[in-house]
Amino acid sequence: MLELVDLSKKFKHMYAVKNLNMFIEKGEIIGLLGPNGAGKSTAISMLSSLIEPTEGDVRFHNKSIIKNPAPLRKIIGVVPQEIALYEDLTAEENLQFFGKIYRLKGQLLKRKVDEVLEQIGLTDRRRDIVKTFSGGMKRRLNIGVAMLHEPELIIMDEPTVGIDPQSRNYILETVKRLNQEKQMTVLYTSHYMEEVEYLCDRIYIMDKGNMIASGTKDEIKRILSAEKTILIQAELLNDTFINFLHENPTINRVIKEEKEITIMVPKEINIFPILVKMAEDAKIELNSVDIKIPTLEDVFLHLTGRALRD
Ligand SMILES: Nc1ncnc2c1ncn2[C@@H]1O[C@H](COP(=O)(O)OP(=O)(O)OP(=O)(O)O)[C@@H](O)[C@H]1O
Repeated sequence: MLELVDLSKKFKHMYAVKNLNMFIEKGEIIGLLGPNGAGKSTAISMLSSLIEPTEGDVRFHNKSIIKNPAPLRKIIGVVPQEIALYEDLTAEENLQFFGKIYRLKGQLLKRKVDEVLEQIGLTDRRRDIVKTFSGGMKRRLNIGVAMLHEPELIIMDEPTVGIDPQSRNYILETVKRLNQEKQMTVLYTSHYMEEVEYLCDRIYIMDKGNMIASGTKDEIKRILSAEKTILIQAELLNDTFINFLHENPTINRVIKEEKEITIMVPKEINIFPILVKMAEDAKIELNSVDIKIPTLEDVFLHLTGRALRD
């Protein structure tokens, strides 16, 4: 349906996106995962024809949209990261206003507004002005605006940033429902790996403008098949113990957080007795040593040596 081919965008001297290749098939939920500044918003702006790429192409049904974006624009809905609503209008008035921009009118507009309010769970607040809404409710309405003209493809740019857990769950469930019931194709960007893990069929992971991994969840996790991730928890972690970990040649990565350390070791290594000896020598007490089932976060750690979250 939609394909990005060697897509790049340069701002002044810096590439925000470099040689991006991606495809989206009808009916999929695609996750675009990456930390802040990875280039996700820039990629989305190019694929929805809001900005022109410096190099490369965006193809919709095999035709470039760079010179002729109209066919894509007709079927696309974009939920921007920033809330774009009129604060002094009610939820219903906002939807009516944006519906008219999509050239909906009369009974059809009324029906669509009712339907969207139901889908985003704001029917009982339809006559309240947006100013009185919580952050989560505003985000839901923002999504509702993009759904009015029943887009075939909806693009959501970090739709759950900074909202309460209840609204977040509501948004995730709405995305799932729209995909299942209306066969809406979704491109969902996030830096919350658990959201992408829950929602998406296929995933692309970006970092610093580059695509660093892509595939189904299982395919991506298979990147880690040669390694296991081990979580060490201890009361008083000290530098001696951390240095032992860093110096041990069988340990591939050491990531230290406040009260725990994650290490990655080759699958075949039995690291447990080594850790016990290290703890003894460093005079610390281990609380637990657990093998973790790999998550997308671990894949990101493996590929970049950094955590996905800030
Ligand atoms: N208009 C612009 N002019 C100059 N630099 C830009 C512009 N837009 C984005 N950038 C830079 O490009 C890089 C990628 O930004 P982008 O917003 O695409 O990342 P992101 O993955 O969407 O992150 P976030 O979640 O923080 O929005 C960043 O370093 C950003 O500062």
